[in-house]
Amino acid sequence: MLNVLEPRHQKLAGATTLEITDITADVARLDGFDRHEQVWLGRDTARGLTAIVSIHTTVLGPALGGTRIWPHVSFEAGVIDALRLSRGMTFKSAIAGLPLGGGKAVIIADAKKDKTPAMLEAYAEMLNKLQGQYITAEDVGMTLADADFLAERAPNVSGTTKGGSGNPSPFTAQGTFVGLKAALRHRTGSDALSGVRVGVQGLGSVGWSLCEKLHAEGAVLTVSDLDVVRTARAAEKFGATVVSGDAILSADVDIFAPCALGGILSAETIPQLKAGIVAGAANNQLATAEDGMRLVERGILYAPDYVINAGGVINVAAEMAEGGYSVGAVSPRVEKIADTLAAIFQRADREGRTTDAVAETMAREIVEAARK
Ligand SMILES: NC(=O)c1ccc[n+]([C@@H]2O[C@H](COP(=O)([O-])OP(=O)(O)OC[C@H]3O[C@@H](n4cnc5c(N)ncnc54)[C@H](O)[C@@H]3O)[C@@H](O)[C@H]2O)c1
Repeated sequence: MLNVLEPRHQKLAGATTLEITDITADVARLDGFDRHEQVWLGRDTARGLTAIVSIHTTVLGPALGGTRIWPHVSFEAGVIDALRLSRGMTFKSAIAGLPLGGGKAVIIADAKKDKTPAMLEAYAEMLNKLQGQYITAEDVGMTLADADFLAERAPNVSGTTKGGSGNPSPFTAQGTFVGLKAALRHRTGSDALSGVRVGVQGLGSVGWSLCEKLHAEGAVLTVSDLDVVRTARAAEKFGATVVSGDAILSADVDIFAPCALGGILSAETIPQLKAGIVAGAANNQLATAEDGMRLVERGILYAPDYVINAGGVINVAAEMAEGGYSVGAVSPRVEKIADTLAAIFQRADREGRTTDAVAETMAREIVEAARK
């Protein structure tokens, strides 16, 4: 467990006002560390804040990535999450062709119980003190209203409703839809969806919108969600077959679209899949790096998550365009996700590598070229 970090964490436990510490050197030995430029710890016990801001790279531009509010079991688990997520943002933005680096913040707290105006105020103070090194946005546990609240108090808050790009989900769904079709085209030579059977796990903001698009083009849907109201609506609106729990994994479908949880593709779940393609919006779908190879061994084409789900960050990045945000500029860029995925699929075939390994190589090539 945490030897180097814990004492500092403990020392700060008595703080009544915000203290910010550069913990980059301390976290360098942790799993997930990848030459991160800077990692900050912000702690304010009185206002209930323990926040880690992780800046992976600023080579391509300012480090952008959402703030996740999550009750991690330990401080170390929170740091590792921030390290991995910020590295993922570097890859996501690089491969989407955006002039942005990778950053991410994790607030260790239960968003339902612990998120208070005082805590968000302390966090806004931390963002102020970082003087624009990090641009934040929504993530799990952080709502649009929270982003608006922060934006009133701190610079570099993107994705707000007031003058910002607002809800990213429709663009994430659009990118997932065109990416799913690119995978189908690569596999079958056609991207016609009529009669194609798609299993969608998770009918939230992205999954629902994806279902609408799939249904409009004649796909046959099987869906699952913990929320029975949503599944009932999907059955009514899309004629979807509803399955419960893990049954979505073994559903008799051509394409599986995970739009709920991370870590869904593992040694345990991959053998259950009947789909020949996995193309969905969920973040961090592979439980481990080996799971990319497990998919290949089963003949399953995988659309790397951070490539196919980049629609949201493409939308946020449009806020930084000269002349400000324009919604009309976003869709054509999101559509390009299809070309990017096609290039990844072709290179993976050519080089006999997994699609996720090729995507990472391509992202690192873009960053290294800019570094030089
Ligand atoms: N919203 C975006 O713009 C965006 C961008 C990039 C990635 N993502 C990722 O896409 C996924 C979906 O995002 P969202 O914004 O639609 O989230 P959301 O919270 O709106 O929806 C998630 C849905 O999944 C359901 N769910 C949770 N656990 C489930 C389970 N075990 N089985 C079936 N359903 C389950 C929930 O009930 C909910 O309806 C997440 O992994 C998110 O990180 C979202």
